[in-house]
Amino acid sequence: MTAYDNEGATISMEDVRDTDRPITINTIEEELIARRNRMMKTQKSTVASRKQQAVCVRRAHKRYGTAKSPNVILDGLNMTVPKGAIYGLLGASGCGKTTLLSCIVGRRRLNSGEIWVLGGKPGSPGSGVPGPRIGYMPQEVALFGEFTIRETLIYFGWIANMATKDVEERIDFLIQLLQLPNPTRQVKNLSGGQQRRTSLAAALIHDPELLILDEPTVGVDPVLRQSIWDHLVEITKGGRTTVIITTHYIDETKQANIIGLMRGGRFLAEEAPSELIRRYNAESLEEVFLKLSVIQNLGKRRRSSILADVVEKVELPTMPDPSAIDLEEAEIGEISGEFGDNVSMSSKGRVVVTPDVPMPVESLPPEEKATRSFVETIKPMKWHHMKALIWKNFWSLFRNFGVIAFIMGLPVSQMVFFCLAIGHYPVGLPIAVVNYESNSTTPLCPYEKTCPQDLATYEWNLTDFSCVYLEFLSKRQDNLILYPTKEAAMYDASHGKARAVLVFHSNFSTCLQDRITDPRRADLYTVKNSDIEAHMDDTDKQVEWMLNRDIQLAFMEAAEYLAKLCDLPKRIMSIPVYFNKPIYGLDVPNFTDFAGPGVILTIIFFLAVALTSGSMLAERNEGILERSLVSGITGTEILFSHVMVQMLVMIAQSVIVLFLGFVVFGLTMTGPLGWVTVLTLITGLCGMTFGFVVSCICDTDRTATYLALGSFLPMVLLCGIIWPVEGMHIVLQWISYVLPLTKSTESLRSMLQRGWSISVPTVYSGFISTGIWIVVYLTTSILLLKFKKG
Ligand SMILES: Nc1ncnc2c1ncn2[C@@H]1O[C@H](COP(=O)(O)OP(=O)(O)OP(=O)(O)O)[C@@H](O)[C@H]1O
Repeated sequence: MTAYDNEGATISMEDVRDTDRPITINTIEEELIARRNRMMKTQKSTVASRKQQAVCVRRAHKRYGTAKSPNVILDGLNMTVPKGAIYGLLGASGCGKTTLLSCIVGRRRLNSGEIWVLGGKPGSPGSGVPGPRIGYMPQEVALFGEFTIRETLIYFGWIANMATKDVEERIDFLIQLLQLPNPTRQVKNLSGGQQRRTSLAAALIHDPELLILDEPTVGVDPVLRQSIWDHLVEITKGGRTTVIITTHYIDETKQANIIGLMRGGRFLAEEAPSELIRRYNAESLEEVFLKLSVIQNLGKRRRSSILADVVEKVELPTMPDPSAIDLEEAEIGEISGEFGDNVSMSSKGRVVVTPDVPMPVESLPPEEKATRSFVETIKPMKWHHMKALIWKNFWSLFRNFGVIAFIMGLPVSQMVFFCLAIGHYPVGLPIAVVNYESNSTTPLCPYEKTCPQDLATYEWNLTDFSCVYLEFLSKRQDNLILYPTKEAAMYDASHGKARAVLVFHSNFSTCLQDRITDPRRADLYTVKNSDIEAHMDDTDKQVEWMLNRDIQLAFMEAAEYLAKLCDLPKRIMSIPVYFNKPIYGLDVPNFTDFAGPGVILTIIFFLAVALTSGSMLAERNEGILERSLVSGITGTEILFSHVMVQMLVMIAQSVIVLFLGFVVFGLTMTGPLGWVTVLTLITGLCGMTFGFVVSCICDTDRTATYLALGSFLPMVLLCGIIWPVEGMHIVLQWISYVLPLTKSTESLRSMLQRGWSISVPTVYSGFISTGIWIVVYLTTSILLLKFKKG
């Protein structure tokens, strides 16, 4: 049977179990002396002996909260769990049992103190944590609701590198043992108790060396509870398996080999249950706990004092001068009366001894060595981990049809909405027309469709040019409303009934003719009366610009029409600036084409953020992430497995978005389709990695939503998607250039509308910028997963 050392003392599990042996003061004294001699002569380093324990905790301090208002949970706690023992961890709700266990499994860090697990410190190569040597059942269910019992157990079996055939055999056994229902039933449809038993089965599936079970018997009926305990006793018999178990049912821990009674951040006692009952002269463990609590409340926190109040005291000669002993100072501190020691000595040398019999150190199991090869050290991912993770991620995503429909439907709706709603010319804008030149009762008045020039005298007689103009205007904006007076038109425009008011003076055509034919004689009156007087509602700049453009273009078109009637050069009456065919882009400005690249990338980026952070957060909040990390999976493996599965989704989303944008809605694409696709995909990848960061930083869905939303709006505003970067404040321009979507949007726009290839700096800088952001986000999330612990 395995044994453990406790600051120089070595005891065996048989001794812990053997409670029938009569104990006398003499045997205790002899034992103590022998133990002290051993301690001084043979145990030069307690570190080596601590490594022999399944778990050894020394001077553990853990607090939550800030340094100013700390909530101290562990207050110098010592704990020793020998190999092959069942260790029952007892204590009131909220005393820190779960905190202690999560420190042991390496998911939380102590503020100070030390922990050894299976021969090493958690996280170090020699320890069993994290890894398959440990089986961890956390307090929450920590299972995938969508999975069946069988799939759940296969997942955990694969993580532990078990062959599927072996997993199947274990599943049959565990289903029998834990009286689980049909293994094809989904976890989410099981009762609370059945879910907890499935969770226990997941911890037992690979027959680990160290089982850490946080309240495994909650919601379990007494008969089944007994059979679970019988199984624990059975597996620990051989000495290979050690169990640490917390429970609220104090009574069931009678079957434990040792129980630790936890209160006030320490152990009130750490003994065999029968020994505790005997020593404290109690009827039950509850009574022991009560007695110890009362004594602790009296302010006597050290176990030696507590024991002294309750049991017989054995005064021993004062300890030899500690400096004469080859022990570290810290170790002297430990043996001077901390809980967790089987020998407790006050600084004055008073000793209270528990009746343990030493076991030779030679018979201890071999110390676990760090056996990681160089290749294993540098290899970031294990095949069996990736197999289990990808399988799990794939099915948890694709099994839920509602989620899949939403994931695919969202880009479709976004793209359709964008292409139908954004960037098109506003039409049907109400324009108030006041035409003093014509007596017509409709805005479109009749006019002569002949040249107003007398071919004999070459004299011009231009009339009703306002009517020519209005006809051309109506081809651009057809909602012309005729008003009798300027006052009436202005009144309605100021009440929102018209976006512009156009006034033609009574001698508009004559004055215009004078102005054009002989500008030198055109006085101010002539100029003023030849103007079309425009009053615009400038509330909406886009609308105002477009109306402005229509009003001016309609005049040019009317003038060109007149020139054509008179066989004059077409542009004779136009402004002397001629806009040739654009170098890039369309003749008619199209905001959809401008915003398209940014919108496509934003849709892909933020859908990936939502999907990744959502699934990571769900995994974390359900405790699955914690459990997976304890079982040896690394943050890198988790992230890459998500990337691989979600890449499928993202490829599908990108194809949908590009197809809708370019094929269905005809957005301009003159550039290389291959590079356009690559840029879209790596932007999605960038969104995924940002989603990882969000899920690592945020603890709840709500904070993740706030962070994702909080980053969405600035990115849309600052990345040049809806407004050119050049128009921003200079400081914002600098910020904009380093944001993940700015360069890629510019790059995509250049490829689509300018047809530029990857060799152009504007294009490849978008790829480089996105690549850098992927690396930054990925590294940040791997580091956060590794180091962000409580
Ligand atoms: N992340 C945290 N931040 C702040 N306080 C915490 C955190 N986790 C736990 N605590 C506090 O630490 C104390 C110990 O919690 P813990 O879950 O370890 O207790 P426990 O003994 O396992 O309780 P129970 O038996 O009810 O599960 C509680 O007061 C709890 O509120």
